[in-house]
Parts: sequence; C-alpha cells; structure tokens
Amino acid sequence: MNLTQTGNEPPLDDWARDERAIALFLDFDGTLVEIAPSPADVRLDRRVPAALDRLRGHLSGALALVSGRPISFLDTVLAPYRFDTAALHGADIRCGDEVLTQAAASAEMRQAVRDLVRFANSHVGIIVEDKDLSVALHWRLAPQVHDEALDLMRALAERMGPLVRLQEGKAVAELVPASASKGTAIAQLMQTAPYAGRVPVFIGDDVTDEHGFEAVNALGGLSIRIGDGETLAPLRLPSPTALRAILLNAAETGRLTASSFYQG
Ligand SMILES: O=P(O)(O)OC[C@H]1O[C@H](O[C@H]2O[C@H](CO)[C@@H](O)[C@H](O)[C@H]2O)[C@H](O)[C@@H](O)[C@@H]1O
Repeated sequence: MNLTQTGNEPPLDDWARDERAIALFLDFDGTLVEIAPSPADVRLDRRVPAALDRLRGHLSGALALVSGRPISFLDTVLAPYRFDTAALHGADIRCGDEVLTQAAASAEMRQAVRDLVRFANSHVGIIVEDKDLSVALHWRLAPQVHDEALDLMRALAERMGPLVRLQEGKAVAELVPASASKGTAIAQLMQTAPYAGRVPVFIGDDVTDEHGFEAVNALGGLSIRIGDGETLAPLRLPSPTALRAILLNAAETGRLTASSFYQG
C-alpha cells in the first residue's frame, strides 16, 4: 500500500471502505507531474490527459484541476482536453464554459512584475513567471538568493496592500489576489453542478494546497498529501508516480472512490 497516515486521524478504515461518489480535485505541479528545475521544464506523462478525460466521464464530470498555474498553461499541457480549473491558487475559476471567478488585473501587479524582472536580471538563475493576474518569483536554480528574493516579495506584498497576499511554495513566492485560495475555490465548486452532493477528494503536495485540505476536511471529504511536509491531510501518497498509477488504473476500470487510494 502506498498510503501512509499523517497523524491527523480520521477513521482510515472507513475511508478504505468508502464507495460514495466523489468529486476529484487535483493539484498540478508536484502532484500530476514531478517538480522540475523550472516551470517550463515539467513533463506530463502522455497517458494522463486522456486518462483524466475518461475519469471525468466516470465521475459524471466532477473532476477539476486546482492549481497555481494559469488556465491557459493547463489547457495547453492537457490538450486536446479542457478541464474545469481553479487556477492562480483559486483566483481564476472556470467551470464548463462559465467563468465563476476572475480577479481583476491591476496596475500594481504590472509594476511588481517590472520590479521583479529588474531583480532577476541582476541575479543568475532567478526566474519571474508572469501570470498576468499574479506573479511568481522562483529561486530553485539560485538557492543562495532565497533570503533576498523572499524579502523583496514581502516588501512588494506590503506595498501592494490588502488586495494581494504572499503565497509561499516550493522554492517560490507568489503575489496573488487576496480574495481567493484553493480552499475557497473548492468550496465554491462544491456548490456547483456536477460537484454538489459528492464527497470531495483533493490531492496536492505543497503549502498552497493546505488551504484546499482544510476546506475539504471541513466538508467531510478526503485530503491526500503527495510527498513529505507538515500537513492537514490525513493521508499521504509518496509521489506523483504513485498517484499516476492509481489514476491510470481507475481510468481503465471505470471505478474511482475514496477507497481506491488504498489500493495503489
Ligand atoms: O498549485 P500547483 O499546480 O502545484 O502550482 C504551484 C506552482 O507550481 C509551479 O512551481 C513549482 O513547480 C515548478 C516546476 O516543477 C518548479 O520549478 C518550482 O520550483 C515550483 O515552485 C509553477 O511554476 C507556479 O506557477 C505554481 O504556482
């Protein structure tokens, strides 16, 4: 069994037998793909998009991506399929053809991007990922710049005021609209067809996913953390590879419930 208990103790045996219809929420980086040296380097197993499409069918449409990436990026890597998506850590939500939530563009965010590009130009290995409504500063390739980069992001977040929050992640910090989180996004989708009435299952790997775990736990669902790190999720899978095996198998068998995550 791949799954381990994390110490947050719901009755695991109950989940292992739970066959209720689920709504599946999936993070992208570190969950569907392994973490790579830079945002552009990720490689998605070519079987995954079609498998997710089949799973979506098995779940009566209740499958969504919940990611820090922009919708445009996820649409591109998962083409030709288009999935319901809560992007930019919940600030931009598309369900079917409908935009449920979209943060406003701001001149302050544009100014922050310019300031970050100037910083990156003077520090080898620093990457600025401009996502239009948000921006990420990456130091995975320049770990020695960690403190300076984080200080700059904190200063920019303070300058931008309460409409923006700092989202820390794996060798990254991001300026994101303060109005949303992965938790609010999942809660919003859970009030919407085809998600409403199902048991939410959210799988992620990072601190940004903890907002989602908290929301799913409060809704009586199952949260699963990929990899190590402190977590509110009661259950853990060791790697994206382990998750991929479960999802590919479920796409084949046509069966995915909370109990499936005990059979990887
Ligand atoms: O919510 P997610 O789908 O997990 O997205 C979170 C951020 O992931 C990406 O950055 C992370 O993955 C990169 C590629 O593996 C890695 O190089 C970087 O160090 C990680 O922080 C992405 O680039 C961000 O936009 C997402 O917000």
